[in-house]
Amino acid sequence: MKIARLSTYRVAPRWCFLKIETDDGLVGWGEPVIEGRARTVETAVHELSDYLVGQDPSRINDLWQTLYRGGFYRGGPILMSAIAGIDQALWDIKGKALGVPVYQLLGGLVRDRMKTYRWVGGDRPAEIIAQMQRHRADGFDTFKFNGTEELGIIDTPRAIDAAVAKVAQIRDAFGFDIDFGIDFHGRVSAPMARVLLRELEPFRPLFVEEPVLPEQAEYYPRLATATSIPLAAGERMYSRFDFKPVLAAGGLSILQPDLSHAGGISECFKIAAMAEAYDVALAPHCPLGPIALAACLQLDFVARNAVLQEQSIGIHYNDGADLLDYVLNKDDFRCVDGNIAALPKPGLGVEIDEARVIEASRNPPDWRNPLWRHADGSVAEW
Ligand SMILES: O=C(O)[C@H](O)[C@@H](O)[C@@H](O)[C@H](O)CO
Ligand SMILES: [Mg+2]
Repeated sequence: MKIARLSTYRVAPRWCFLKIETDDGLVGWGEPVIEGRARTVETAVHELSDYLVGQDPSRINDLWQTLYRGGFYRGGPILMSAIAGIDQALWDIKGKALGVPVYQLLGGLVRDRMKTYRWVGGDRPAEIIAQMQRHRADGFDTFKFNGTEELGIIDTPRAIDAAVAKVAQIRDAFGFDIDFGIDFHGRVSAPMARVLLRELEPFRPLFVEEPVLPEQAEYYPRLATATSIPLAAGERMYSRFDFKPVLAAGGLSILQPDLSHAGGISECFKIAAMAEAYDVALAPHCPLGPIALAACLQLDFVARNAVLQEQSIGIHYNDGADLLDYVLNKDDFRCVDGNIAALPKPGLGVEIDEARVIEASRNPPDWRNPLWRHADGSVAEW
């Protein structure tokens, strides 16, 4: 068996799908994308195809090392997202060739179902309670929302109180019958993170995500000694080597690698094992499409320290298409009380509606995240 062709499809809302075909007709799908830089990652995939066409797709480990090390420069969001999508597609091919789901190739099930959570509130947290009520009707009891809007490096007690008030309203509405993570989204400086974490303690969030920007990772252990709230991060770390110093320094209770940004299943499987050695939980980041989610779930079902899975149904980014729009069988990700059962189908376990993908790729949007500015005109973290 040889790799014959790589085809990429940028589609709404902001995703890119990769199809790898073999010379004997097998097809594997991946989702290589950085949100807002889909064209760049797509170009990187095609640049990397020189290492792939004509090669044996079963040699995932050698192909991964070749893609990672062969070009001298390595790491970062673009190259590691390109490698991630290729890796996902190669595992999809391997599972289909052997007639088993990927998790069977990684040692088999460690659990029978995986708990997922839904986003509420949007970019500027609003209507959180109404959205939580709607999702609760679907059986969900765990959510995530942005903790703040723009926040100054040093901001006022009024800004902090406004952020805390939203959380207080949620607890007033639901008590402790529901759980939530609060995403600081990198919008909060180290000084303000210490202040905001202290004010949020009484509301006992499940975790606070990206309490500071990943380039401020040295604050994770310092913040962790100042709060009992579990700290989470990882969506903007792209390989074992990015997570290595963070685990060694401590401070994070949850790692959130993105299976479409951090080198794919092969790399995130290793990151999950590193985290387990430090008694750190895994909660894969996934605001993306069905192939990315399927790859996450293949890891969730073999990593004992996997605790929560993000999925993008109803997320505020999914304008023009939602999670299930490109899959042939909507039940592939059937949720019961927020839990998804192990995907039984070979490979990644999801069947892509190729005709729908090709149609959607004819006029794809060039999604960009908004550029925020503070009142004084300076650039704000989005
Ligand atoms: O936790 C999450 O889902 C992320 O922070 C998410 O909001 C971002 O990664 C967004 O997709 C970037 O364009
Ligand atoms: Mg996040």
